[in-house]
Amino acid sequence: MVDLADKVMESYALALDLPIDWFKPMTRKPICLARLVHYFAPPEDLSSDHMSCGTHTDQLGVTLVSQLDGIGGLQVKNSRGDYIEAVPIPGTLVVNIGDLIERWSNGNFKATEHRVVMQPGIERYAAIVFHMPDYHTKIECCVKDEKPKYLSVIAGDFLLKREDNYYGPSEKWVDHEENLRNTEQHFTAISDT
Ligand SMILES: O=C(O)CCC(=O)C(=O)O
Ligand SMILES: [Fe+2]
Repeated sequence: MVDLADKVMESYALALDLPIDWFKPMTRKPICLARLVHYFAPPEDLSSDHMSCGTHTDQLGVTLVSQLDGIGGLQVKNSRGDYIEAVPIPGTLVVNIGDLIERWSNGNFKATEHRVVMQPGIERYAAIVFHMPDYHTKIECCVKDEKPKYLSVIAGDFLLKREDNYYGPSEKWVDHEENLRNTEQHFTAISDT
């Protein structure tokens, strides 16, 4: 999975007009988290589709999602703002862009908003790997000749701050903009001290 994430980072480098191995020195000891999820079947008498995982963006770099059992449910928001099904295709993974990549690419890549909607009475399994650069990597605009749109952050600090937000009140968890504002304020406060 780490090798695959390296390949994805190589493709991002090329897409941003950088040398193919540009991210390599910052991803030698990547922070990787794995999540194995069993979504219990929503009750049969549920009248509408059940949101098993609310709308969010992943906070790290590259996310690799395996929809092991072929049961759909993962939906991603496209550039028109519509949710589309990430239909499970045998032998493939879904790649989501996380918040750190959005910042690093100066917004040229957008963190993918997504959610999991399930049918009543149907359970589901998924395996997810979250990959991010080395803890001490400074994440700042990597695109030549562009004015930075984001404050620079240290990858590991960003992860810890986002975890605080995630496990805080649920309304913060679902509000991506609010999360980013909180994070900006946090880092502004640190750089002011
Ligand atoms: O279950 C899935 O397909 C995705 C879950 C997810 O988005 C997450 O764990 O961040
Ligand atoms: Fe996610």
